[in-house]
Amino acid sequence: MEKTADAVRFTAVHKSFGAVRAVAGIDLEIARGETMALLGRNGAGKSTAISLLLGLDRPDSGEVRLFGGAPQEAVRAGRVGAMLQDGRPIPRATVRELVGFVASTYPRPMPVAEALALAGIEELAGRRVDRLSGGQAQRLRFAVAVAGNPELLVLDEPTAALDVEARRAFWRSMRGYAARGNTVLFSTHYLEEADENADRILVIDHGRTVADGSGERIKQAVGGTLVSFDLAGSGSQGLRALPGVTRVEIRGDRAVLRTGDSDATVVALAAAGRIRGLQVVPASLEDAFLTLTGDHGATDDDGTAHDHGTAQTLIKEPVR
Ligand SMILES: Nc1ncnc2c1ncn2[C@@H]1O[C@H](COP(=O)(O)OP(=O)(O)OP(=O)(O)O)[C@@H](O)[C@H]1O
Repeated sequence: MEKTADAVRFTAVHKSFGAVRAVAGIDLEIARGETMALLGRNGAGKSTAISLLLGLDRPDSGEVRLFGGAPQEAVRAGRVGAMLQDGRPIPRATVRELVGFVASTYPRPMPVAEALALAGIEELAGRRVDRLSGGQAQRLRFAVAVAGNPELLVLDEPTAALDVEARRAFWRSMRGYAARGNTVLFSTHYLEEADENADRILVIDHGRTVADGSGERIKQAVGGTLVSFDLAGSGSQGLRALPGVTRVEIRGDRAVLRTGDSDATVVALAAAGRIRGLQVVPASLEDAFLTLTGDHGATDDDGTAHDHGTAQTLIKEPVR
């Protein structure tokens, strides 16, 4: 395998299932040591991208490389660990036996005790794996994924179905693994989770990249402030043209304006006498994510649906 700075490289990767374009032209480089979140709604193409990355599926066109070689090659060499969504049926072994067995199939495994410690399940070593709670089973799956001491760890929605405390513990484990200089790619539906746990976020929608950058950068670009007021029957004409306004939503009889300059927007609204029930609040992370991933009932001031084009990358910030 050639020496390369990138752990992962996607070049113009496409994958369709019949008429469904699950991955529709993704370009991506993940540097060694980087923790990257793959963020998108249900059906955005996250799992398909992960299958392609792991060599479980082949792209229709384009190329996927791991450490400069074919994905299968990196997987065979034990350089990749994965925790996928479909939990396999768990045998009646103990936690220690299962992790030990998996570790023994890799060329340069991690000591079992270390894998259990990283996953925070040392005290469960002697427990039968079919007697674990949901959160404990998920942490066992993490221990299994790192048992081979991989350089690249891939986690497909690892915290789905975990409660808040279990999520926190899980992310601690993940960060502990990343802090050793390893590369991590995880998928999630939640911008907050991505922002807290990744160096960089790739937002995908309809199989395309709509944003690529740090959480801070993405929040800046789509966050801004929400200014809302009662329309009082006056209609939404002209709102999109107000200073700072990037998006207009009508919720019942209220207009919600997303703005990059709330002072200017409010002054303009005041001048127009449209300040009934005025509220100014920072846009939440959730709002930012919804802005990136398509149409959620937003309308332009001419009343047409606002399409946040999936045809181009809205935000691109190579982080190196
Ligand atoms: N094997 C398959 N056969 C047919 N369609 C598929 C297959 N796998 C995925 N798809 C379709 O491709 C699209 C992308 O699916 P994918 O599972 O990659 O999305 P996702 O972002 O992982 O979604 P989720 O968050 O729900 O897991 C969806 O429309 C899905 O129905």
